[in-house]
Amino acid sequence: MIEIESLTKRYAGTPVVDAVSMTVDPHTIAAIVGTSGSGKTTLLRMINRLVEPSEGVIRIDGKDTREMPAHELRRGIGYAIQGHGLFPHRTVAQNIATVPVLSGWDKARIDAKVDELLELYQLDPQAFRDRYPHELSGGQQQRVGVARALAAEPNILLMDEPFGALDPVIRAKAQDDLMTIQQRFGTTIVLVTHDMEEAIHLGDRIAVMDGGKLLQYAEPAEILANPATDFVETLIGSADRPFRYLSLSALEAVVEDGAAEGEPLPVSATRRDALAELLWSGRNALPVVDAAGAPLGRVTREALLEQAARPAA
Ligand SMILES: Nc1ncnc2c1ncn2[C@@H]1O[C@H](COP(=O)(O)OP(=O)(O)OP(=O)(O)O)[C@@H](O)[C@H]1O
Repeated sequence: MIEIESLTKRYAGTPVVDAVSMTVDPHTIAAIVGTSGSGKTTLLRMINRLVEPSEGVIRIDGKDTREMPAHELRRGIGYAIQGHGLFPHRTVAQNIATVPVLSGWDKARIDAKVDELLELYQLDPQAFRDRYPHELSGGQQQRVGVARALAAEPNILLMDEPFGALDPVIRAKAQDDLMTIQQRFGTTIVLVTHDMEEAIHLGDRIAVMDGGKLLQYAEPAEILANPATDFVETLIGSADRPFRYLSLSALEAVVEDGAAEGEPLPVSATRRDALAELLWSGRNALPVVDAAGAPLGRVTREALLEQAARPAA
């Protein structure tokens, strides 16, 4: 658990992070969104003390982060940034092994970890282990950057626009991979992003920053339904709101008995996926199947449209 209490950072007397308090529960993802210069990166970097707070306290699992040496603190916290920050003169394997080496792991354990992470990121270890960063595509470098951040199996992972430079297809894949990893290792993640879509997709909770202040910190559905200020509402984008709202929920609860024609949709799809498919194929109902392909029932346009309306406050 990360507890942030009245955290302030001032530069030349001006607060760029201003009395922010928030708690990130274990095994959850907190997404920090906000306009450029709102203090997102500064807030993130105070968690691993790359930036020292001017005031306030951060506790990790109950322990004040000021009470341990900064390098020790950072060893236990993964950190991935846009542009990946790989060491150019070290191979992919050496990059990924950075923190395990510092932590004194033996060679066999390090090699196994490097290969496990490369495989997880669908980079064939044989082909990629000994390459240098300049021999990789941007997307591959990005994945190695995240793999490096995860190598020492940190309980906490800080990510600053980690997918910013990726094309939409690779980006969606990287987001899904992150969620898989998060579920598998139970990592607590704080992620800075410009992209509300990404925050809604990944965040268990979303922190909205403006001018150094935390305007709202809540679950995505709550932020969409009840934005705390006009600024939060603008950031959500009113035109996309119903679709974003639909994208938050799985189909299961709107599946009804009955048959429908055509290609079925898996129940793991979101309501937004279902509505898109219904609209695009000009149908009024779609069959829904479970993970094994067995029929569960159908979902109708009407049921989905009802779900897209703003929930009662
Ligand atoms: N070392 C520093 N010295 C002085 N001012 C700084 C320093 N670092 C950041 N700032 C200022 O603090 C403010 C917040 O910066 P920060 O990088 O946290 O914003 P951000 O929300 O992450 O922005 P972006 O989305 O553009 O990355 C900015 O106005 C920035 O100019």
